[in-house]
Amino acid sequence: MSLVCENLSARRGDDLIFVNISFTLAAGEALVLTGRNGTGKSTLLRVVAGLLPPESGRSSAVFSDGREERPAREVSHYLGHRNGMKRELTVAENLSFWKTYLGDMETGRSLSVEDAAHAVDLADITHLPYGYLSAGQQRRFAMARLLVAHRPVWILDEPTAALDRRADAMFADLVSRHRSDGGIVVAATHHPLGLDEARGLEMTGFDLADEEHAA
Ligand SMILES: Nc1ncnc2c1ncn2[C@@H]1O[C@H](COP(=O)(O)OP(=O)(O)OP(=O)(O)O)[C@@H](O)[C@H]1O
Repeated sequence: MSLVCENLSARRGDDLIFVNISFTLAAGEALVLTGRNGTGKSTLLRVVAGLLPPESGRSSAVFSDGREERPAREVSHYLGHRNGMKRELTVAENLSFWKTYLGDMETGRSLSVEDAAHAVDLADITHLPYGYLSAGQQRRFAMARLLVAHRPVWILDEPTAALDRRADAMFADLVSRHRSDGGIVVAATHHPLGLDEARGLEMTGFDLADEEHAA
């Protein structure tokens, strides 16, 4: 499977944030977005994940076995700034919810809740309410969400914020394993994150002069 993004442009409010961004990532490839604050990295990730409609362009999963192309959002996990967990539910209840709600794209490729908790080194606290955990522990379990329902594309927005060095290395290992298993990663991050030999895309923002030029 490949992730194909073509001529993506996005607007926030009245402002164009970027125009005509295109890239294709094959199985195992990764793209790291860089650029100053406010240049549109999070916006691009949200567009690819299907959480914001693009002004133009498409992002799709293209299969080599003749299956019909699908919107990228259907094959993607999105890990943004928020963890997507309910504070009142236990960790196990949160992960079970996501496992059931998202389902598995390719049967047998996801981990059980217990194994996912083990993979993020926190197997012994899944009985606690999520809200009791430290910021770093909460973030680790947000990462475990990526493991309980298989999706070939991981879209990651500063995924290691609030993590200590050891957790950084743990997540880098999960990302490397995902890629060697044929997974694709698109990330905005300042950390190495298992993204060796990743391609880079520098976001530069978009000013009025560009807009007049594009018009
Ligand atoms: N909901 C919104 N409505 C209007 N403008 C927005 C909205 N969200 C973001 N923006 C603007 O869009 C631009 C791009 O924001 P975005 O969060 O994508 O940048 P970023 O490169 O991810 O920044 P950072 O490095 O600080 O995380 C910024 O100028 C921001 O102010």
